[in-house]
Amino acid sequence: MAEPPVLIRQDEVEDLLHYKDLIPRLEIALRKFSKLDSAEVIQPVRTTVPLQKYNGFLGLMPAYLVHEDILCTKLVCFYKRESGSTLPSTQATVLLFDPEYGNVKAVMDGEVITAKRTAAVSAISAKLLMPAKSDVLTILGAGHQALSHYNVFTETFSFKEVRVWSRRKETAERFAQSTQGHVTVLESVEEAVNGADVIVTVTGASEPVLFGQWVKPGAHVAAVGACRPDWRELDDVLMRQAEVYVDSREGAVAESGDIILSGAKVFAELGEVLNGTRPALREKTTVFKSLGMGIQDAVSAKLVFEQWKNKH
Ligand SMILES: NC(=O)c1ccc[n+]([C@@H]2O[C@H](COP(=O)([O-])OP(=O)(O)OC[C@H]3O[C@@H](n4cnc5c(N)ncnc54)[C@H](O)[C@@H]3O)[C@@H](O)[C@H]2O)c1
Ligand SMILES: O=C(O)[C@@H]1CCCCN1
Repeated sequence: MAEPPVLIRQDEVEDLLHYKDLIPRLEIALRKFSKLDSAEVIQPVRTTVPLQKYNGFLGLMPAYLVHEDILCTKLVCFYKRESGSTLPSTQATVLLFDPEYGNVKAVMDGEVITAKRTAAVSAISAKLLMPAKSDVLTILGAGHQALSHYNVFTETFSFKEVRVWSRRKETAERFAQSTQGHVTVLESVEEAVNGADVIVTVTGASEPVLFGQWVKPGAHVAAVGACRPDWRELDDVLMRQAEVYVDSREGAVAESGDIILSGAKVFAELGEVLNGTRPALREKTTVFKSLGMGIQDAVSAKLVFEQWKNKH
């Protein structure tokens, strides 16, 4: 009989998962995913179960990386919360399997994995697509993803100025007090993105908050929120003037309101850029529309489990 699964808590995942280990593994996974002639990565588009009563969804995100033999699924509930709500907007658990036997080896917190792997993939997009000289980073939203994005972007790049905007100024101020380095709080999105080289949108919005007319030509936008086909964070002008990159084309055309409702064309997957089969148009205005992928959780979970075993 198989051993019962180990349980890896949120504070343990926080200690065990580091961007320096995670980023190279995510890059390899994205490359494999975008190689169309390969059966190395099996990842169906996320199944979502609506929780209408609570304004939310349960997402099921299975993935199998054949070569690395990683079988994993994340179960994630996400919600649209009213301003001032104290309920969490995302809750997640990750299950790592023994693919041969079929048992679950580890059950681990999925919130830190979601925060870190999403931010790490946005940092990969910025590495490929942001202007060669990028001084100003703006973060729109001041929640969990805002913090993980702040951490990896400031760890990976050297911005001269970091700005934050949130729909409630107090939340943006609290965010600015919680970060290691100085962050300037701006009162409007327009002011916050004025002249910014890199803009990260990490809001729970379902209507556009970032408008193309405010975005500096050549800027890079990592758009992380609006993960439903009828939710928006970016307006039509921005979606049509930018070159649009995604994590998965299949996921993007099924789930991204910004892509579906604007009619914007997807230029490339990040994995295609990493593989050298599509170019990184760094001099143009670029949007990376992130939706999140099961393979990103799978490589993160494997890394956490390896590190956990080293310690036990
Ligand atoms: N692409 C991915 O892989 C991925 C992964 C996880 C989360 N997400 C999405 O990223 C977004 C942020 O997640 P989080 O965990 O940081 O959430 P969070 O609840 O911690 O923070 C959300 C932030 O957005 C703000 N916000 C909420 N509604 C808004 C609105 N209508 N207009 C403007 N701002 C609004 C909140 O005030 C808060 O600052 C969510 O949309 C979430 O679904 C995407
Ligand atoms: O890939 C994810 O983990 C997220 C969860 C929340 C909604 C969008 N996608």
